[in-house]
Amino acid sequence: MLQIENLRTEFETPRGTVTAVNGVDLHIDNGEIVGLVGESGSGKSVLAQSVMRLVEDPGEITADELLFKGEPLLEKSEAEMTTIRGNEISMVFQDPMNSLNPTITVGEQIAETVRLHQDIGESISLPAEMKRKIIGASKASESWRRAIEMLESVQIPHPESRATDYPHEFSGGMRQRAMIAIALSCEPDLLIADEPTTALDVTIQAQILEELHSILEVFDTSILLITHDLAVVAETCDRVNVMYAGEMVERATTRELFSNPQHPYTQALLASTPQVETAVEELEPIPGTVPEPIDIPYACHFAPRCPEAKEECFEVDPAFRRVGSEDHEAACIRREPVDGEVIENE
Ligand SMILES: Nc1ncnc2c1ncn2[C@@H]1O[C@H](COP(=O)(O)OP(=O)(O)OP(=O)(O)O)[C@@H](O)[C@H]1O
Ligand code: NI
Repeated sequence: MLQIENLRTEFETPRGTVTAVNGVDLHIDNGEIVGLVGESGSGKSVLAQSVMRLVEDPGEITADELLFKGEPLLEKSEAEMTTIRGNEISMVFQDPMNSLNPTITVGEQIAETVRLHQDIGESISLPAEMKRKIIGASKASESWRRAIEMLESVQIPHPESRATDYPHEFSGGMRQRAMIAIALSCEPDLLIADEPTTALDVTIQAQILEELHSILEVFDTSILLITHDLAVVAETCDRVNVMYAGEMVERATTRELFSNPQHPYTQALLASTPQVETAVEELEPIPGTVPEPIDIPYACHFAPRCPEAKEECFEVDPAFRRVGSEDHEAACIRREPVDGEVIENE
């Protein structure tokens, strides 16, 4: 579905070059839910925006490979990308309140996406505003019927009457579901969900995550789930990628990562994340903060915060090595590779 090799995304700023994504590899197979975790500022969102080619100016994306269904995304024209973004890759953004249009009913916003992306005989070329008046108002249209179906499939209760609500009439959790409904209404092959559960309470989080699973089965969509919350990943993802200061530090199946975390950063992240059995007072926050990715002067970006760091950690670039079963790899020179080989210097 998605194959990324050596992706770099840089921003020229007055203070220097920000390397938000620094030589990252990632792949997603058909029907997989893949997690991308890391603290705030580690480059998760920029990575997602790079896949969509929606990086803010003056961001510059390069990659050895950025393939979506075997097609090189960096070689697509802007028009081709617009088509891909509308039909094949969908993104749910961090903040659902800012992503929904407050002046249009939720049902109409979904119906509009359906009309834009699916040929259901309502694609007459009129300005959106006008179409909304003519087609949307009729409520008998195919797109409206689809909108209600979509609301139902993300488990909004009473979808017929709820479809006529405005976003502010929805709770946080319902807005989130509405966002997912919009993202899915074009029946994408890949859904990128950038922290879809922030600012929601824990019960709602659990419900939505459960739904992501059934959504996946119904729509046969692959998902890249971006979050700083490892508990969310544990419940949802098949595989996990851990990112720190623009670089990937560890990747494994979810089961392997949680039972056998190897990179000191992943271990610290786990120790700082509430899990079912941990009492809050046992949580250990990671001291320090993620460095801003401008000319980081040491080889392993995590070294200054790492309890295991030695002098060479600041000098030798950490290459990926196999550190466990099931393609479990970590980029840390303090770990012996299980097969005696380092993979490559990135
Ligand atoms: N347009 C931009 N210009 C300059 N720097 C940027 C730009 N966008 C992002 N960055 C920088 O890139 C780095 C990665 O940011 P990004 O938003 O990808 O982090 P994140 O992992 O998504 O964090 P969060 O969990 O807070 O969403 C940050 O240091 C950020 O300041
Ligand atoms: Ni982000």
